[in-house]
Amino acid sequence: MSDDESDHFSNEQGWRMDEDDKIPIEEYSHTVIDLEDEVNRVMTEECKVDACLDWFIYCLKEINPDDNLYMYGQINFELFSGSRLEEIKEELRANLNRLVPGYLDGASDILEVEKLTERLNVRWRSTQVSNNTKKQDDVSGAILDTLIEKHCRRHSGDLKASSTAGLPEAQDSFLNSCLQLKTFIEGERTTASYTCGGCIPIVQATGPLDKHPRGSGPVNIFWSIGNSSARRVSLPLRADAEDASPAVLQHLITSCDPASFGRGQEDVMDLSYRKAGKLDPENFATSFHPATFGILETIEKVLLPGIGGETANRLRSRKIYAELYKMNVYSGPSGLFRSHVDTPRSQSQIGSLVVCLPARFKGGSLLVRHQGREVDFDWAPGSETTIQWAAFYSDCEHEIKTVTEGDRITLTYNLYVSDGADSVLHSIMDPKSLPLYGWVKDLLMKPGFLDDGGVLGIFCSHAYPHSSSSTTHDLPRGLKGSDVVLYSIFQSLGLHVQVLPVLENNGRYIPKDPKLGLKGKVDREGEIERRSRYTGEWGDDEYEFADEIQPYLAKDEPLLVNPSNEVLPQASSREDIADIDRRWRLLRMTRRVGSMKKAISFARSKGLPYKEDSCFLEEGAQIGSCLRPYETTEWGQEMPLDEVLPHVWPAYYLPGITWLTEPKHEEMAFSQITYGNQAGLGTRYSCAAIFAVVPPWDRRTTLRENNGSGGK
Ligand SMILES: O=C(O)CCC(=O)C(=O)O
Ligand SMILES: [Fe+2]
Repeated sequence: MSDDESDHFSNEQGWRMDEDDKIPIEEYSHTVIDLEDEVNRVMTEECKVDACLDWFIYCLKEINPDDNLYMYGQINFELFSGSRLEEIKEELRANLNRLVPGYLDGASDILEVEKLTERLNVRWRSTQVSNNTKKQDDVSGAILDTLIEKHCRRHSGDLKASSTAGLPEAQDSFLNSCLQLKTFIEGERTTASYTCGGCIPIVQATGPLDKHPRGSGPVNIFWSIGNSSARRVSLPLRADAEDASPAVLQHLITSCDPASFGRGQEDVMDLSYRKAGKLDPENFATSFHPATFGILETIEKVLLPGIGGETANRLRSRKIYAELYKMNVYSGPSGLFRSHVDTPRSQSQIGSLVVCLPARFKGGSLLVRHQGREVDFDWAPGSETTIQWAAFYSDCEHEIKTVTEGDRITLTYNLYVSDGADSVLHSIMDPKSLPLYGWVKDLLMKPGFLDDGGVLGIFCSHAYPHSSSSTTHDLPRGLKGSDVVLYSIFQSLGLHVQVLPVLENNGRYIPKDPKLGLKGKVDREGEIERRSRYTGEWGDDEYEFADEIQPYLAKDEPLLVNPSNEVLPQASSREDIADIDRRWRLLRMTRRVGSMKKAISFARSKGLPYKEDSCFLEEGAQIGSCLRPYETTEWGQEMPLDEVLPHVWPAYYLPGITWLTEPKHEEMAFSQITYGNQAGLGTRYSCAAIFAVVPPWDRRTTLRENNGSGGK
């Protein structure tokens, strides 16, 4: 389908009228609106029948798993016998009577109902439960159920559930929110995040690290000034330990020198600007090291992609390392450090890391600012029981509010980039420290944004080898920069999040959305698009309006609805097929009717009435059921792609996703070798995307209650 066709439907030329069918429009007995209702009714009925049959077939295969049951396009019922067959026939009858009353017309033996046995033979092939799909790898039920619900509401015309969704103001405000979110995400991409932070609880029982990956024992500091012998303090303070007494801590504090700060080229002392004590690293040592807790790896994931370009980072696999710079003590009632920007110590310094040791204090928030945004690290509440940390880029302005009580003891580190090996994300970062967090939370907490629930789709902004054999292992663990930021924000807000591949079709990944400025394609500058087309692309043009629909409109003849088969992977469990009510809705959502688009375009060009918000105008995207390695296949060379897909690259056709960004980094998903008239290799590409399920507004209470904490 060319760009133009997909936007403005074919005009009069697309309306091919045979001599026989030349009936003046005035004599039509049906409108395109009637037609749409009828197509809806027929499709729904067919999906219900098919879902009943799928379960029946599944049960048949359980009775006799032999492959020879199906021969010459027919099921040989003589090979089934016994009471179980009768049982499942009864179940089929009951299901059909419940879902499609009147369909069986009171037949005594349902297998004598011709229209039913015809469908049965058609469905036989599509009803298999794949045994190699692990359930947890599949597109999550949360994504599917949210979209199914949305789709059902649309085609049944039931927008009442969402009282405001149909109003123009509500649509505007939704669009505005999407635009803002998109702008934020794009901003996140260009600047990445400028700061991040987290905490490590103090655990008393120390042991091998793998037992306490997220906890630290008490932190020891050894110090010595001049020729005096070294002393030691252990934090947090504890009544039972001599080296953890308030007196020893006081000794450490009095050993500190007043801290100066850089103003221009000078080092100045101004207590109204900075009131703090400091120790230089030659005078102290500590048992704490940020690398032990994965802090540096987290900083690498979040801050490094914004430094020096992603390609440079990937090629040189750079790492961040930290150099201990000072120990600072800000004491109540007046310790503070007003707004300043740190002086970089060298070209390769990219930022600073501040680690707050476990000692009780009040006040003393660290505020970090960048391009008009601010993050508040309020460490006072956890000051006695946790080690808390924050890292930020060198160009961030920051300040420490007045410490009103106690002692705020921090270790500061200079952060440098260097070459290094690959690393793994430790989930010790606190998404709440990320600048985008508050905004997304506000968006979800107020009504007006996807009140009926929805699925957000955001293409990954970094390139991952998402179709390599280690793929499933690497994602989402290996997400970087704005991708890890978004993923962890959604996750910590309690949304279901999943990374899945999206398949292109002739270069198009998702529907165009001019309002959000989405073309739905990867920007391939200067590259000539030469993607091999092969038989059976998304079949919107397959059925001719004149042959199929015009007789209905003009002569009131029975309607022949010819939907393309659903794009759906084989069911991954028995329960999926057994749940008939969910399955028919799933079939309904994943089938398309190309001819309806033609009919609507015809109505539009002739000025006839049609439904402007018709669900048949809504396009979907093909979402792979899981991340999977690239493969070359010779399967079904002449078959339409949609039929080949379940076997080589199982995917769902999903309408209704709220896409926010453009596809960015393509990888080959699979190639199909074709012989036929022209031998060749057709390759389809995919892009990885992050999906977040937003529950309906009335079910967002849990999200409000846990207030975004919890993480997993
Ligand atoms: O101790 C802190 O929280 C940060 C100190 C600081 O900004 C600095 O040393 O430059
Ligand atoms: Fe600073």
